[in-house]
Amino acid sequence: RQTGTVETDAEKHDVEYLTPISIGTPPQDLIVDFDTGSSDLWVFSTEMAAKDIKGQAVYDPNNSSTSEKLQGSTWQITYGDGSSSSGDVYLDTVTIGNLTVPNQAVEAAKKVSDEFTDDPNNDGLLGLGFSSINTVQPTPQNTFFDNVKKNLDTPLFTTDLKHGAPGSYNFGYIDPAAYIGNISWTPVDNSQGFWGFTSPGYAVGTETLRNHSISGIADTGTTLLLLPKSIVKAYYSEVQGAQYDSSQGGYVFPCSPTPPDFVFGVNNGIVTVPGDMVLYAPIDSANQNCFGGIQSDTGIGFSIFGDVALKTSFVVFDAGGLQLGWAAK
Ligand SMILES: O=C([C@@H]1CCCNC1)N1CCCCC1
Repeated sequence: RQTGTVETDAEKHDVEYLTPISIGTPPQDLIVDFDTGSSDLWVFSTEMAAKDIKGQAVYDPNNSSTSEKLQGSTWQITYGDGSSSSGDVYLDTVTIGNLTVPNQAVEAAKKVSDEFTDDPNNDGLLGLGFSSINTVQPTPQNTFFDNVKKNLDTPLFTTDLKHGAPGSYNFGYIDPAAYIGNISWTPVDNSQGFWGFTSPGYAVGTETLRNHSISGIADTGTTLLLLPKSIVKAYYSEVQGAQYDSSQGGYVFPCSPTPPDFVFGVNNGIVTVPGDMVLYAPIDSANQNCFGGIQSDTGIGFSIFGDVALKTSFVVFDAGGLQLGWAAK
């Protein structure tokens, strides 16, 4: 049985976290977005039109002696932000850190939307959601994690995303040096294919936790913390000068003073999103006003605990116990 670890680097403003993987023989190195909110491993490829590739590394299945076309299989995915991609499928060797999966379904893109073309550092996505929502037709394929699980000491992975610094994804073990205090565990509802859970409540600043169930998913591929409109309104009502700016598509507020912390419950524990993490990014060159890291989840149907929430914590995605563990660090 094995364990593995791989470093992940934050892009500017922690908008996404990019992680190196290798595909094929000899290994082709790509850097992709590990996404616990989806379940397809897809990459830019030589099957795309040149105009849709702007700086990304591409997977060339013809240059891999271990690639094998999954005849008749195709995939198409549309993400919550409207971005999309599609293509066909190869089985090939995929290595992450010291972990290798032979015959991993690698979804080669033939088309990608502009959001991906215009993101030069991102060569694709590696889904760490549940394989039940993999988009390959006619036969959905397993995620890397589902394939490597049987070889791991224990079927879990952990995330340690950081603000503006390299973090890590670990597979098969919980590193006791990576967190402080106790891990708060909460059951996972994977019925929609996501790492879903329900938080019992929240607090603004130093107030006591308000009882208010928040059902959402832990999504490393979403940048912000997207919560019910009523909670977002309650939070920003305590932020001086905060207002909803439709031109920016969310709440903005003066970058100083630092806004209050946002706290959410995980079982009997709490997770604190420091006020300076809610200061997501300046919206003007004079850095006067900032876009909030907490925004509304309206229209999605559930909340999304994205990177703004995840980077405050060491999080255990436990497929064995079907539970999420959150710890301070
Ligand atoms: O497309 C997404 C996200 C987009 C950002 C990257 N992670 C996946 N979904 C998660 C929320 C429900 C709809 C599907």
